[in-house]
Amino acid sequence: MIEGVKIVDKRVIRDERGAVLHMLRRDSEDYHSDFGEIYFSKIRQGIVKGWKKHLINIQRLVVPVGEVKFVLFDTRKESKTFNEVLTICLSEDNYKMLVIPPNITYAFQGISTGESLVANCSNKVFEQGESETIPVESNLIPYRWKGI
Ligand SMILES: Cc1cn([C@H]2C[C@H](O)[C@@H](COP(=O)(O)OP(=O)(O)O[C@H]3O[C@H](C)C(=O)[C@H](O)[C@H]3O)O2)c(=O)[nH]c1=O
Repeated sequence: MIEGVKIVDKRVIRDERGAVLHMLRRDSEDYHSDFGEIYFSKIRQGIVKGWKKHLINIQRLVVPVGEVKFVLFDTRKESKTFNEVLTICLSEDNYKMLVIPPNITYAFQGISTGESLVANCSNKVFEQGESETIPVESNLIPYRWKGI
């Protein structure tokens, strides 16, 4: 596991009408009061968004619709897990919150047919220039995406 990254189980309450999926509760142990904003990112099947690296912001991601594969790469030279890669697929069936600290390089790919939805509850509001982008085909990251 990459130092500082968290994968937190979240509750799914299913019934025949459609599920309720938890994201953040102020009484849960992973709750942090440093709320910035919540937004949603849609991703089509096969498309990769990234690589990105936030310099300050913490990302807290869940996938309530569809399935998305995330790949994280530890680019922090001072980290115990420098150069480690983590891959995880999130969906309603593997419903967890992925917490990504700053300075981790990551990207994600839509897996299920149609569009998948990533919800992000970030600790700060989005600001242009707060994150860096590396082309998805870059050799700087030791991971090759299928179909890219
Ligand atoms: C998030 C955001 C984006 N934008 C603009 C910036 C770009 O011109 C455009 C697309 O943004 P971006 O390429 O960052 O979108 P995604 O690739 O879906 O990534 C976003 O959602 C995933 C889940 C992440 O984890 C990223 O941190 C977050 O940036 O929307 C804004 O103007 N305001 C915003 O709050």
